[in-house]
Amino acid sequence: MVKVNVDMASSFIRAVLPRLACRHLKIGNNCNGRYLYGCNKRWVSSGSDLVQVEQDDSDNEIVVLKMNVKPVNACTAEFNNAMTKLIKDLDADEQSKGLILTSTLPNVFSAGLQLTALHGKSYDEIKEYFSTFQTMAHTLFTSRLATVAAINGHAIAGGCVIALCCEYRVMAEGKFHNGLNEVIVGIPMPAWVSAYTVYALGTNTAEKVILSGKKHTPREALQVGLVDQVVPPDDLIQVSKNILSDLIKVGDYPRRLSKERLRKELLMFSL
Ligand SMILES: CCCCCCCCCCC/C=C/C(=O)SCCNC(=O)CCNC(=O)[C@H](O)C(C)(C)COP(=O)(O)OP(=O)(O)OC[C@H]1O[C@@H](n2cnc3c(N)ncnc32)[C@H](O)[C@@H]1OP(=O)(O)O
Repeated sequence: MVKVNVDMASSFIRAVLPRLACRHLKIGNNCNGRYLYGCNKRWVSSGSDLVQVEQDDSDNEIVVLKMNVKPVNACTAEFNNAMTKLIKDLDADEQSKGLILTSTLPNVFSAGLQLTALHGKSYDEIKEYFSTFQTMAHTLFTSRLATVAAINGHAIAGGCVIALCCEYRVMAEGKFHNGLNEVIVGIPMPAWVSAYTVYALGTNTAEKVILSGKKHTPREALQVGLVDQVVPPDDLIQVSKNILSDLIKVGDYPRRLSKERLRKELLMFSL
């Protein structure tokens, strides 16, 4: 088990993180409002407006979730909660077999945590906010569905984490970055994010990726294993669908149980 010094963590959250985060972005407190909602599946209801849901096939087996939090898909608490609810709803629907996660924004998959949410907030509020992100990531990581991230733009820090929660990651070619820059922003990497990264990349590469805080081009992301494939932007969704179709051809029960057994050990990690 990982030991966490709770006192150090809480004084860090209270005193340092809000200042570091806002210095990094050169911003004040400019939280955004609400966004459009698109949902055409009767059983999917996030109770929010931040994720577009598309059925991909007549059998309802494949669902495309499009993150839709302008301008950069920063993970607001409301977005995190909406995603958690959607994934749980999909998990509970036996017809659903696979999920593609992408973004409505042309150049950004996700910019990660909403750094502005940390500004001027109390310790309890910040802790609560972090926990909405962690719950969303855990829910995606352990979803019984086959999952593919179709990374159509920058995937930074928490955005990269969201993609790492998926089983397969395809990234579009382009002037985009993908990486875990937490140490640059000033956030000590939580053990659970490290564990997910080690799971996807292997220990040695994960350590290099995390401790450098480097933002990778799509080709570099492919080399270190942050993504499994790089494709022209126009092919991104079709390639993701083809991969997902192959993934869900496997018998549902053995696949689901094996995924659960592979991934559940990692849930013991928290901070
Ligand atoms: C010890 C205890 C600690 C425990 C901590 C546990 C917490 C769990 C942590 C899990 C790990 C996750 C960590 C994070 O995600 S930290 C977030 C780091 N993210 C970034 O550094 C990304 C910053 N953004 C960018 O690099 C670029 O914006 C991007 C490449 C994504 C897009 O570039 P582009 O040029 O297209 O857009 P702009 O830069 O002009 O941005 C447009 C506006 O969006 C605002 N913005 C950008 N990123 C964020 C963000 N993450 N949160 C909030 N707002 C963001 C930006 O300021 C611009 O706003 P304005 O138009 O108003 O200026």
